Amino acid sequence: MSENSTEVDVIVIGTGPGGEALATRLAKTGLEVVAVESRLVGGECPYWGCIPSKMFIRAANALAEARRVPQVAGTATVEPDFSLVAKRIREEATDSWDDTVAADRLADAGVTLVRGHGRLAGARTVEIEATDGSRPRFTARRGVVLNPGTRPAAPPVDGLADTPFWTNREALETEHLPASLAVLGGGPIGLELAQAFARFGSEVTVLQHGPRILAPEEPEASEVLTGVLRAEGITVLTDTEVSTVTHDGSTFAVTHGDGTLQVEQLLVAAGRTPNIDDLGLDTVGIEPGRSLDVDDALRVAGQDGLWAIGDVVGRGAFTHVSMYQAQRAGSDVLGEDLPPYDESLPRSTFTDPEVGGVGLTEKQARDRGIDVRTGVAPLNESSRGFVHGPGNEGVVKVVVDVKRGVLVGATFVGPAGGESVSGLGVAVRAEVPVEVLRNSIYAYPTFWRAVETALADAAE
Ligand SMILES: Cc1cc2nc3c(=O)[nH]c(=O)nc-3n(C[C@H](O)[C@H](O)[C@H](O)COP(=O)(O)OP(=O)(O)OC[C@H]3O[C@@H](n4cnc5c(N)ncnc54)[C@H](O)[C@@H]3O)c2cc1C
Ligand SMILES: NC(=O)c1ccc[n+]([C@@H]2O[C@H](COP(=O)([O-])OP(=O)(O)OC[C@H]3O[C@@H](n4cnc5c(N)ncnc54)[C@H](O)[C@@H]3O)[C@@H](O)[C@H]2O)c1
Repeated sequence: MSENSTEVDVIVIGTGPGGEALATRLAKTGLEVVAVESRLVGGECPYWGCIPSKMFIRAANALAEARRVPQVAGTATVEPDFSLVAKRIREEATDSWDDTVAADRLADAGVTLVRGHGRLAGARTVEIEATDGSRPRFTARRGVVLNPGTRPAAPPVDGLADTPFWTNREALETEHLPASLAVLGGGPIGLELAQAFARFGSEVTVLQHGPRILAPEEPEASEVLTGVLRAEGITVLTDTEVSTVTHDGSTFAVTHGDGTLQVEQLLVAAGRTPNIDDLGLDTVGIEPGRSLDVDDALRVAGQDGLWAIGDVVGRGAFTHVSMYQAQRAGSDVLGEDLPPYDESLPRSTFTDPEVGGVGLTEKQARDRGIDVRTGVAPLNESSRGFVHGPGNEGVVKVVVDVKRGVLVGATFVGPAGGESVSGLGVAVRAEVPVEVLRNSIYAYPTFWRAVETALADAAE
């Protein structure tokens, strides 16, 4: 221990969902834990990610469902009021972007929270540029856990950096509904927010530079979602390169291959940059790249007493993944044995319809050399889809490993598709034989019955 360094058991840099949970757990076992946070305890998810975006989506979906009333049940007058959801986000979800409650919870668990920017300063050592101007330095007997997360990436588009564009953060903090909105990027962030803003009344254009939106998911999912978004009046442009962006003080001009869009607001949702460029990685001999290389116990490759969890390890940028990894890294810090890592990666994009996915897509499975059969069942052709009527768009797709006779991946697009895919998640995770899945009873008339149809399709 150097003269000016305080020795503790564990130091956690970044309190995303995983870092917060891990620090809390370890402190509750009696370890001395220091957590370093430069913004808000809890990270992106509770303040600018999952929670406020899903609150926004819940409100937007209520509007959409009310608009379906005339087709099946009578009349409904829908007059969106954006101020209600903006207020809910401000007051109920984020406490006006104040993390006092979360910080108090950490303190109650026995964690020492230091607000500021933490950097490694050699093995098991962290220096903090604290917000109070001090420069505390800690060394860790057991080790350091990195959970720094990501920030919105700014694509290299001419002029963009000089404009007041939104990222997910400004989009979820706004109290003003833009009359028109261009969304750069057709991934989960761009699509969830594009649909929510459109349902409140913004005129929305999605600009996606690849051939399809939600590209990592199955093409069938992209196709269904593209159709729904277009039917709702959202312009979805694919294979579109944005060349320049300017702002004249009130309006953005977004120039792309087919012309120039004039919009009140521009949301950039074109991926994330991992916060590993200013983490002192060089002091332990790590060359910062796109992600940190970890093993199944979340130990950083080639390091002793260094773990990393969350988006920066590149094994799924989701809150549930960050929490799962926190659990594993915490157990490893405590010297407990770990079961094998769950590779099934369940996920859901909360558009309407929701795009639930688990395991491998067909392409990922084929790329791994797996002999694959697939089955597809459109949801609107199921009995439940027929009964449901408006809002019944969706598709189920199963990916069967022929040799092993099990599912290696599945997709469930539909109302509550993120919930429905969970059953398939159990099948993938537990390697339930496809024959058992086929020889099972599916309640009538659930959306879930489309799984039976997809399995039958895979058998043909
Ligand atoms: C709009 C949006 C919607 C999303 N919706 C969902 C969803 O529905 N479901 C889902 O599972 N996931 C969702 N995600 C993803 C989810 O938010 C992240 O996967 C999740 O936050 C986990 O990230 P993390 O643990 O890696 O860290 P983060 O949440 O990114 O937190 C990292 C923390 O570390 C701090 N930090 C960074 N560097 C330092 C440093 N050097 N010193 C001190 N502190 C530092 C940061 O300030 C931050 O608070 C969404 C993301 C966005 C942007
Ligand atoms: N429901 C959820 O679980 C949820 C919701 C939001 C975000 N997330 C997580 O956050 C991650 C980041 O989300 P994201 O949507 O920002 O990133 P992403 O990387 O998943 O998608 C970005 C999209 O932008 C496109 N793009 C990139 N540069 C572009 C350019 N110059 N012009 C046009 N298009 C461009 C990409 O092709 C891609 O389709 C997700 O991958 C996901 O893991 C999860």
